[in-house]
Amino acid sequence: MGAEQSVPAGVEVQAPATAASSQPDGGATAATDDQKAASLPSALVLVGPSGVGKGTLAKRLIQDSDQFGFSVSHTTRAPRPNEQHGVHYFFTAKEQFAKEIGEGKFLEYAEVHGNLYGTSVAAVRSVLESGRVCVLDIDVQGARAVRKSGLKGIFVFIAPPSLEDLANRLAGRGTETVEQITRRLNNAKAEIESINEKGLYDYLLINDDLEEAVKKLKAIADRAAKGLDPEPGMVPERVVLEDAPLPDIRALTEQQAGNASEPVQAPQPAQEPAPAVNGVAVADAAPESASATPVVTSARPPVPGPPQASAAEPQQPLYNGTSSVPQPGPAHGEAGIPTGFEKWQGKVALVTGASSGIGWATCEALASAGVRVVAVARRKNRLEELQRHMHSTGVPLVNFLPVVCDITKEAEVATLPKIVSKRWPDCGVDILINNAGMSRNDASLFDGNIGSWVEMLSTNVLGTCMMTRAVIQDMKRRGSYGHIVNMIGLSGHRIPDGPQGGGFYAATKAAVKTITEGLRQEARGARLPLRVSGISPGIVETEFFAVRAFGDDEATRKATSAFKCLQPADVADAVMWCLSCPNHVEVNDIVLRPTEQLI
Ligand SMILES: Nc1ncnc2c1ncn2[C@@H]1O[C@H](COP(=O)(O)OP(=O)(O)OP(=O)(O)O)[C@@H](O)[C@H]1O
Ligand SMILES: Nc1nc2c(ncn2[C@@H]2O[C@H](COP(=O)(O)O)[C@@H](O)[C@H]2O)c(=O)[nH]1
Repeated sequence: MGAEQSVPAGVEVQAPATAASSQPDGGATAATDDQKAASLPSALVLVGPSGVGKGTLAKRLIQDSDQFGFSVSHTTRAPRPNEQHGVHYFFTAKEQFAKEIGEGKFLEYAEVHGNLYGTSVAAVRSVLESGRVCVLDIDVQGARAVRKSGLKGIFVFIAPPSLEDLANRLAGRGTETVEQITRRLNNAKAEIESINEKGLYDYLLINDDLEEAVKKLKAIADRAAKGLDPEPGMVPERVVLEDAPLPDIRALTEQQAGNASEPVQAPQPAQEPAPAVNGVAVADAAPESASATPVVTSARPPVPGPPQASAAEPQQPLYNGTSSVPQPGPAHGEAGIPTGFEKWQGKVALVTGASSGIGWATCEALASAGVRVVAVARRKNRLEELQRHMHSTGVPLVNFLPVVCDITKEAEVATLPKIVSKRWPDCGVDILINNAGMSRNDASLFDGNIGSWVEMLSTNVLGTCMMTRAVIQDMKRRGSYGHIVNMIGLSGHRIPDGPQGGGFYAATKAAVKTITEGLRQEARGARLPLRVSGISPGIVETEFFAVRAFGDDEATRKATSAFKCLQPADVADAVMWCLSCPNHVEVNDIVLRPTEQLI
């Protein structure tokens, strides 16, 4: 840590015309505090241990006002799956980074937790020149260097309420391995000690309740936007660090995985919905500990601000990946994460029929691409298996919610949005993949089993409609409309086994096709930005044929052995593509067959 730093001179920029400076009298009258200070835009430097919430706070600041711009740093760290070059960081090879240090490109740089990070002069200048406050998210060493550089700015140290909270946040974020989290947490104590360095920080902000912290930071940032100096005395004389032992990260991480191992059971019709939903041990992404030891104690509250009604933290996109997370590979197609998919990072997708085949593959593809996945199916053991599989491929289980639910039961379906918002407060289903569907081979229109007709109709048609209804009602409530993808199937377009009694099944799929188009038209009629897509695969190698033959696995082999059939991952890729299209493109139906399939 702590390379000797050469600080290049000059992030001096011309102040853009402001209301004060462009007045005809040019400030000749007694200048107000605001007018004096407005000569230069200012920087807002956020400092604090890894995982304390600097990025979360910076994001809130920038998304809520165009007065602020982010200084995109350079780093030699590998990008996480959701991170984009030039947006989150400029990901730079070590050699290149060293070269750029030599060229004096950096205002500051430091080795942090084993990687190099640096703020380029150009990054800061480009924000300041646009007349915005430049928000820096840097470590303590960087803060010292920026202080030295003379850049005008307000320096805010963000502290966690406790080391235990910090550990929970790092573990809950799911972006680092146990070793990396331990390393970051080990460094946190010394970083927090830096609050006592005289003149380094202007404010100490404890990020306990997020909404309250956002409010306080906005008040500080407002000063920076006005070019005002920080208020004096906002850092306590002395901060005492409790000598608490570091939390056991491995246990914490395992606890998170363990907590999540019990799939949620959607309440059965006979049960009271609320207790059943609440009664299930669902892992919270970042459990808060009421009894946690405070990290810092000080005589007076360092940052004043009105008491806020505390709102639940809007969850961040949690899946940022770790070095151990495999990139999307053959398990869900060779295509990787399609371009355009970034908009769904951290959003919630609900997949029905998730216990096998296309549903399973779609869950995998979505989770690997950074989406929070709600896997809905009837078979609990299969959901548990899917969860273990997710865990083994590096998907943070905080991003995975298995729910045992029969989509043909209205009462169970109706509780799904509540289960989702309990797990991820302030979130709801953004993507619905209506995948569940089934067929039976005793459904002849001459003399078929009426029970099989009912089963197909209930699952394929009514299940799809009830799921859609529940999700749209929830989208309406949240005022946020996403994307619904219906698995129509090729049978929605033609009758494959008419002479063998396949007509009824095809009729249910034709209904799904019509419903998909009806839904699209209703969305257009209501002027909602909801997008609706259909996917119509031909023969896919799944349990479909075994289910159709009432559990005869041999039926699947027979139906899929004549040629290379579609794989579930091929269909998942089609789903991912639909979702990736820009908002002005609505894919209405993708028909895909195995190349050798004739009809
Ligand atoms: N007040 C809060 N209460 C609970 N969780 C929080 C709070 N603020 C942020 N978090 C969560 O803590 C995790 C870490 O936050 P974030 O990534 O913003 O930290 P950071 O300080 O930017 O970390 P790093 O320095 O490693 O980039 C995230 O999952 C975020 O949602
Ligand atoms: N000195 C600097 N520190 C930086 C810079 N950009 C980020 N950081 C700090 O690094 C850690 C780890 O970040 P992560 O993205 O790997 O989690 C974090 O605490 C940042 O504050 C920089 O340009 N200079």
